[in-house]
Amino acid sequence: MKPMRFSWKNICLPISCINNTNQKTTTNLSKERLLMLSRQTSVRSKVYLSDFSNSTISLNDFSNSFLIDIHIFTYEELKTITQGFSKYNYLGEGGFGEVYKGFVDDSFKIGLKAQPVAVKALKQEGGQGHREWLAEVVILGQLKHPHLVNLIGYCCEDDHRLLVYEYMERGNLDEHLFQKFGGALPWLTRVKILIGAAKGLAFLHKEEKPVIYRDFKPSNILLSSDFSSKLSDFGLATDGSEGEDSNFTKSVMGTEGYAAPEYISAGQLTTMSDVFSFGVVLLEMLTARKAVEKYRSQRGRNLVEWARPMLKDPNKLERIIDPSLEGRYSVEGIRKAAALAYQCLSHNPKSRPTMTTVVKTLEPILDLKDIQNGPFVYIVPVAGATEVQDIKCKDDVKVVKEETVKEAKVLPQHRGGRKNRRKNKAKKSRSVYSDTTLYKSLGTSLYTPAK
Ligand SMILES: Nc1ncnc2c1ncn2[C@@H]1O[C@H](COP(=O)(O)OP(=O)(O)OP(=O)(O)O)[C@@H](O)[C@H]1O
Repeated sequence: MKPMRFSWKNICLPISCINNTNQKTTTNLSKERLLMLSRQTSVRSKVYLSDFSNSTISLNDFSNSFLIDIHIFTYEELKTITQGFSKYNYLGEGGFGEVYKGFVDDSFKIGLKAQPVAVKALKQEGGQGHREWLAEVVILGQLKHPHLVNLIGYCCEDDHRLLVYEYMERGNLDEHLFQKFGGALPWLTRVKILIGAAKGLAFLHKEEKPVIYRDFKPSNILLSSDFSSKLSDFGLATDGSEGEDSNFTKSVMGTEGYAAPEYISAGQLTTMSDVFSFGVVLLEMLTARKAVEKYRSQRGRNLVEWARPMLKDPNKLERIIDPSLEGRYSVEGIRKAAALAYQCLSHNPKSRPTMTTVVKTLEPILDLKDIQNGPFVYIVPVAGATEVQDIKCKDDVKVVKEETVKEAKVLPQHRGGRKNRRKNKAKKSRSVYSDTTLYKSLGTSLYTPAK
């Protein structure tokens, strides 16, 4: 079951993207700053979320020169790109709205290279959604990093709010860890994914005004074809500018099971809240259990409460490790990762490591060689195949055909509801490699983390 997303106190941003020239605008410092920034073409100044609060000025009302390589799309253009938001292009749905795959060719817009994209369409309800959309544009439009999903553009037209991202071939981590597309994620792949995500968070935290991501969880970690990870979903992120505004400090938002205790109980939001959430995801990677599993008995329902006592005890640690790894991991690596999770999950935020320390602790785990070799499984997605069948078993590499449908296409009945969508999502084509296969085919440089 999907963990509940909570938002206890809504915030309100009285911003309209409608190009209405008669619209009454407020005169306040934020507006003046925005207009000033819009005139600065030579020097790029940073724009913060708080610049938009209590202002009726919109992104469309001034030049968006502060955004880096962002294209503005019309709703019609996005309809064309996604083939009319066709069910065949449907990728899934989150709290923000539905996501569709699309294609742009290089003739589409000047400076936009031909590529597949993911188009996220905001559900048309309430002011909360607009704030999430704006946070994505303001934060992702200005911050570029190999471990943050690249925002290509946006659409803000009448009531339509859409976002256009680079397309991530392997979907999100939640699908691989819990829905097990084609088998368990190998240990080193898990470490690689964690390092990428940790680098993304470390980058955000090192900004002049630290960006707090606030919704770190597997479904927000997207994966590229080589399992490089990127953070997506910045709708709940704060860019450190909102403290001055009481509307923002009153908000407690996130996903059940991942939020830090001091944030839930006292609304205390710092970069250490993200470190706690990272600890929860690290624990999920070790155990392949979700942060909250409602069907379990009271004792095992909350992953952190259940697992924390066992993290520092080498004898008990083995009991909680994902059994589908079948022992194919570095024991030393697992111990180091468990000790790190323990620190990240400390009740005292000051005792948690910074994300930079987390990266430094995880990176050496990739080099640990005490990994037991198991059978290598290489699952090849074959369009049109109808059943799972072993097709080849040569040397130590087993090749398996996977039941699949054409990439990014789902069965037509997905509109029957969220449950069906989830089922259909699981039928998307994914190829899965064992760590050793990846080493063999691409060399160890695959694990050289991106700068
Ligand atoms: N850039 C992208 N490339 C490929 N797939 C994507 C991309 N962005 C989102 N998706 C897919 O679209 C679906 C919905 O994603 P979305 O981020 O809206 O919600 P979520 O993270 O699953 O849920 P929540 O909103 O609760 O965090 C997911 O299956 C996700 O993997």
